[in-house]
Amino acid sequence: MRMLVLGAGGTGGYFGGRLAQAGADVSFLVRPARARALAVEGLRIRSPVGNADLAVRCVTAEDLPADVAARRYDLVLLSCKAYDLDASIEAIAPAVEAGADVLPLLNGLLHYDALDARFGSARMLGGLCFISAAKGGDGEILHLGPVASITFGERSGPHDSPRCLAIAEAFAPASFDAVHAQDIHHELWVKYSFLTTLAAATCLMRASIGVIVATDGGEAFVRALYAECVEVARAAGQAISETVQATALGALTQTGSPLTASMLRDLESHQRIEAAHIVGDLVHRAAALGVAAPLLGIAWTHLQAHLLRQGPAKTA
Ligand SMILES: NC(=O)C1=CN([C@@H]2O[C@H](COP(=O)(O)OP(=O)(O)OC[C@H]3O[C@@H](n4cnc5c(N)ncnc54)[C@H](OP(=O)(O)O)[C@@H]3O)[C@@H](O)[C@H]2O)C=CC1
Ligand SMILES: CC(C)(CO)C(=O)C(=O)O
Repeated sequence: MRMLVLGAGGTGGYFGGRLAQAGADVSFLVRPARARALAVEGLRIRSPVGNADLAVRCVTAEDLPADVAARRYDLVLLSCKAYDLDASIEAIAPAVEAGADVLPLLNGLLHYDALDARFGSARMLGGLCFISAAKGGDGEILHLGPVASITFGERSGPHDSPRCLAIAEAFAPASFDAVHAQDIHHELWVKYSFLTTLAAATCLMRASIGVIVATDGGEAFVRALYAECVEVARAAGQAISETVQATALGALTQTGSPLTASMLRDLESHQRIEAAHIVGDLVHRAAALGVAAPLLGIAWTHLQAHLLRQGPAKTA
């Protein structure tokens, strides 16, 4: 399977790098500055489960049409931030129009509307990832904990389609977990409700889960936030089982946990944040479904205030 990974940041760099390390046919679609850096330094992964220094194949959007004419891609792994979605869609278009399917790794749900509109839903798989990773100051990929998994699946039709079986086979040799979901819509809501709770709580409190739950009322606050997210999911037709909720709450209320959302890391390092795509979108879905979500509303107001203070260039 020939894969094109858009972005060599925290997620694309990690998963694409691990695939390349395992011998997969991987190219990175990156912007010119990243292409130059990768040509000189290679892709460097720094991880508690093993470092890697890899020479990787890169292509820029300008060169992609000629590249695609010479080598057809089977799969695009889309790993941009939500605020870069429009430009990323245009960047991958030559590969998708030549026949590649698209597996997005972005958090949230809203990106599927734009991707379906541009490429048609048949081209689009459902996808998500669990990892804590970031691009470091020297361009290296910092894997911040042992967890690394991609969950993927068909959004309609039989789950065991030839393309999903081929992806499972292509991902199998790589040193991350690959989960072929029976119901990717449900897995997306399970992740979305967990992540939105984590992002809302850790960004509002500027603290990890361990610090939040050490405060008077912190655990009750996190539980109430998660309950709101689960209620939106239920109203959207994606009731989350008690067992899955218990697992999520175990992580969201764990004593001493250093867990934060990637959104807090971005916020604290003065980068743009996906607040509208993640917290704002869930607040809007709650309103449309008639679900009361006051704590999520406060988190969204807080994040909007942060964005407004940053100025228009950072508003997502
Ligand atoms: N980081 C994490 O731990 C996790 C992140 N996620 C989600 O995954 C998604 C990606 O996040 P993450 O990997 O952290 O983001 P990063 O910012 O680390 O990486 C995104 C990369 O996409 C590149 N990019 C953006 N637009 C284009 C374009 N038009 N052409 C080529 N390259 C482009 C950027 O390139 P450049 O360097 O040139 O800016 C950047 O390196 C987000 O939705 C995030 O919420 C999900 C789970 C965990
Ligand atoms: C929930 C988590 C940590 C898992 O990958 C995540 O997606 C994020 O922080 O963006």
